[in-house]
Amino acid sequence: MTAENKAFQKVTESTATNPIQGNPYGPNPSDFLSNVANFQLIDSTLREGEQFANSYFSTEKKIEIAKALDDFGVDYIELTSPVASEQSRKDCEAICKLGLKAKILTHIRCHMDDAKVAVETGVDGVDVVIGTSKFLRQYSHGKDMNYIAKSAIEVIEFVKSKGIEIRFSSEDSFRSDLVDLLNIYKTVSKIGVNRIGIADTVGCANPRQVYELVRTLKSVVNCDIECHFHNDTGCAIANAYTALEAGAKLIDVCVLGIGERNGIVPIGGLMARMIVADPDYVKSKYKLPKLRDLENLVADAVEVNIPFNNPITGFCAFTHKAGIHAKAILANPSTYEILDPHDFGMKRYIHFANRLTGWNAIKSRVDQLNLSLTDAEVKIVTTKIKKMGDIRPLNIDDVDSIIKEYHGEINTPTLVPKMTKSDEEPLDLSDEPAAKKVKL
Ligand SMILES: CC(=O)SCCNC(=O)CCNC(=O)[C@H](O)C(C)(C)COP(=O)(O)OP(=O)(O)OC[C@H]1O[C@@H](n2cnc3c(N)ncnc32)[C@H](O)[C@@H]1OP(=O)(O)O
Ligand SMILES: O=C(O)CCC(=O)C(=O)O
Ligand SMILES: [Zn+2]
Repeated sequence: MTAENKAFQKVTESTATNPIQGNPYGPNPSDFLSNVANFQLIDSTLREGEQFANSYFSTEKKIEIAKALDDFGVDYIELTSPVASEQSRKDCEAICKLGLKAKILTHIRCHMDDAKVAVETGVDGVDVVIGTSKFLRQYSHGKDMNYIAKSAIEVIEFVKSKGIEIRFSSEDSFRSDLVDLLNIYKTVSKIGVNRIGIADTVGCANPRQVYELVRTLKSVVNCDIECHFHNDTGCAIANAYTALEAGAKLIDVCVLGIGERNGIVPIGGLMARMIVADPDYVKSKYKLPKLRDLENLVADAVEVNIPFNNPITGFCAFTHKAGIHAKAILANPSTYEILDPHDFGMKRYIHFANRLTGWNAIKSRVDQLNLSLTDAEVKIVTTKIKKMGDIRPLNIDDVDSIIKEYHGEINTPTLVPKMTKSDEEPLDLSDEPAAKKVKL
């Protein structure tokens, strides 16, 4: 159900300007390594996103999603390992042949068997990963840090010999020993990689830990840093932003944040965060009005609804309800909005059909209906609306009827008696059609 057919009034006025001079949400000058104004996106909807419980992408759907991501402007598209299945390998080859602007990556284990298949698919780069935490070293692959370093060097040298990009990442970085991490990253940086990656595989990290780890790594590697944040504890977007502040350059994202368990950084949520920090960079690089279609495409493919509270595209992300908010929004949308819906091809709404409404919102509706009421009259009709809103949820027709009826009463005094005390009694709602009742 769209916001349009709910009890909302579209706010057409958006002429007021933000009174704040400068941008207090921009990159902090003390973060001299910050990439907040110079970040890149690695979209992993077709890799991490395929690990989401509901995902099944046919070849055609993968191609449609890859094209939509490319059109949106992501810098890289990461695909499932070609050793996952025969069709995964063929799909990888097919997407490489599309000639997209985005670079195509595939994601493999740190193993020559995987690397040999990956480099034959036509990808622009290979993302190599291996677990470095004690949990994964003991229970996943069973290898020690010496073995990891040896196999990393072998795989990296091999991929580089094919003339394509290489990234080396430690899975479960935030539960790995710092000395182990620094050693392995120094080693791979020395032999030369395009990027190193750190991964909060279980979503345990908080922004301060992210800042510290990225800053520490910046001092030991001479390549770009990519970050991958899971959202188990709700910190994925905040961690991504903090990583960029600390000097990471690339963030792994998925459409709607889909991925293993409850997923990773959502592309839409990160766009919301980043446009506040650097509107010019974000608007010039990414086609933000395409976000809604991109999300709908993936939501349909994996059979989920867009969450009601999704940043930007959630159905009420730009809907203002309480009377105090509505009054200020009508005067200047910046009072209660940090994002401008128009940047994303969206609209803002005032939800005035409820008992929390105020006379300013109702006056605006009266004006929209081209009716003429004094402020005192609008206040009377607002009281009537609130009374009805005490009885049941309202919709836009309810409010319009109350306004029109009242307008009729005061403008045709000979036909309709003026308001009497009995008009203040709760209105009879028994004949209200059920279909008009709207629940938020
Ligand atoms: C945190 C992440 O999301 S990492 C990316 C996860 N992606 C995937 O798993 C892709 C889809 N996976 C698959 O299709 C399969 O798991 C395959 C083809 C990769 C491997 O399948 P199988 O050989 O049947 O092994 P299985 O999945 O049971 O176990 C994983 C194997 O990879 C090994 N392994 C795990 N991580 C790594 C790594 N980073 N580097 C090298 N080997 C690894 C394990 O030791 C294990 O091998 P073993 O059984 O010989 O000890
Ligand atoms: O390759 C990476 O950096 C991340 C792998 C992954 O999906 C994870 O660790 O959660
Ligand atoms: Zn992941």
